Amino acid sequence: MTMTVAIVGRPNVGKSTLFNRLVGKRLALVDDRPGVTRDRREGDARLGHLSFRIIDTAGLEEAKAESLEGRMRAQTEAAIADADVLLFMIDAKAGLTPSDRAFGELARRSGKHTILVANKAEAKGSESGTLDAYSLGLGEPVELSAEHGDGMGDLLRALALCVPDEGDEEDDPEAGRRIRVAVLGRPNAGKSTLINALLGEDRLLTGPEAGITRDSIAVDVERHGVELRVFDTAGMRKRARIDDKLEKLSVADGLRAARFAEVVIVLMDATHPFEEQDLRIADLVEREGRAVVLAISKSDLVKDQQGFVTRMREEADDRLSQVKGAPVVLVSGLTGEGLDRLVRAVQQAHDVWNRRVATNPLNRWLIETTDQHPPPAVSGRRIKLRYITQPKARPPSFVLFCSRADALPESYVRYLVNNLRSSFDLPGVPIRLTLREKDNPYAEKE
Ligand SMILES: Nc1nc2c(ncn2[C@@H]2O[C@H](COP(=O)(O)OP(=O)(O)OP(=O)(O)O)[C@@H](O)[C@H]2O)c(=O)[nH]1
Ligand SMILES: Nc1nc2c(ncn2[C@@H]2O[C@H](COP(=O)(O)OP(=O)(O)OP(=O)(O)O)[C@@H](O)[C@H]2O)c(=O)[nH]1
Repeated sequence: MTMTVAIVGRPNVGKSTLFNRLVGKRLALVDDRPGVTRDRREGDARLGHLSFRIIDTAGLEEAKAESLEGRMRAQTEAAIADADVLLFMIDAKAGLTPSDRAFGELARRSGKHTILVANKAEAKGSESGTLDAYSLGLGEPVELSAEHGDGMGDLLRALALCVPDEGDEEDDPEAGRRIRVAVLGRPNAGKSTLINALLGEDRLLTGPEAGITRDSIAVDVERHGVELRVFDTAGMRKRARIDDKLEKLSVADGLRAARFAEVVIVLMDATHPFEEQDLRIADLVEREGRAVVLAISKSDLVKDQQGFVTRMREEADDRLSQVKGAPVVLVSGLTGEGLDRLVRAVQQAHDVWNRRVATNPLNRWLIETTDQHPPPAVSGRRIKLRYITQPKARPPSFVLFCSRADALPESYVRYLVNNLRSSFDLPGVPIRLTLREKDNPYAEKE
């Protein structure tokens, strides 16, 4: 039986846009006036290897027209009743509204599998909307841009976990368990050689991975009980060469691969590490919020390995301070040296990336840290840092409630981030710290 998925949410969050993207035809009307989708639409959707029935529901019109509103709500409820899975969508750009909470309540009460989708995530300022979405209590939001197609891989992963057992033979329960890794690096850094070495004897090509470009191949690797799914972007690189736009495309391709991965191995060549392009790649991975492992290839060409690694670590902390403490591993695809250490580093980075710090120790930390080095004053009044919480991992993301968020200097924010990193042992992962000028909204719930 095919699964039925309903997209629900208030008007104008982008339901029809997602519907169109999934169905691939312009079946639903898209309009930026709220309430344009009046009728329920259904279509056959495809996403990666999944096929399912999709229902686009009307949003709940905010207008007074009682009957219209009632009708829309009834439609939403009917769609929810028919669906196996709900995509409950909010507009991350606009932030949460009371009607989001009302729809969220409908979704929760239904008891159906619900995937929280934070749409318009590409828009400026959407981050705080996404963080807010946690307070709906519907789990981690999938960040999406229905309009641009970003985040479809994450949506696929979330949906794949909801597929009933008799689903596609391609339905892959491994997908959630394996650590997803991409290997990025300059041409000739040794990526292919490294991946082949990791594969060793038990070469297992899993074929084009759903949801990402067809040129990308995923290979499954197991080493000492650590299971990885490694994305090889070789095909993409070849295409880039033909087009003769190597620089530009390789960044875009890297970006795509990085988005799909949890941990990114940034591979540098031991004979000339930390070149401009290496730094750019690492920076891109940080911006994408992925955990970073710095691997230096061709270790067989390095004479004094110990001294070399020490220097590389210093250089890494110096030049890539945004992922301070990222593991630096010397490897050789040619001789197989360092592969175990590399796999262990990936696993550790993945753990850190997933780490959650409880609210109590965080707030004790906040008191100590601000005592040691108080925030500055603006126009005679000291900025107050009131409360901190970590609503999200992958990567670790914190929200700090304070007075005058606009006036807190960048250098002080860096001080806090560096301190969070060392106090809670979060090496090598991006750390997000969002400032909010609000009273603590979590206070009554804790
Ligand atoms: N920035 C941004 N805008 C989006 C995105 N997705 C949809 N939109 C815009 O949001 C508006 C509403 O999109 P729709 O798909 O009509 O929203 P809906 O939820 O179906 O709305 P109703 O039909 O009123 O229920 C349109 O202007 C879209 O172009 C997105 O990912 N990013
Ligand atoms: N000495 C030594 N040479 C290596 C090692 N790994 C790769 N090479 C050599 O470096 C060159 C590039 O290796 P590839 O694995 O093709 O590099 P790549 O990063 O996949 O390259 P592109 O496909 O151009 O992006 C080849 O000549 C390899 O033989 C290594 O561990 N030691």
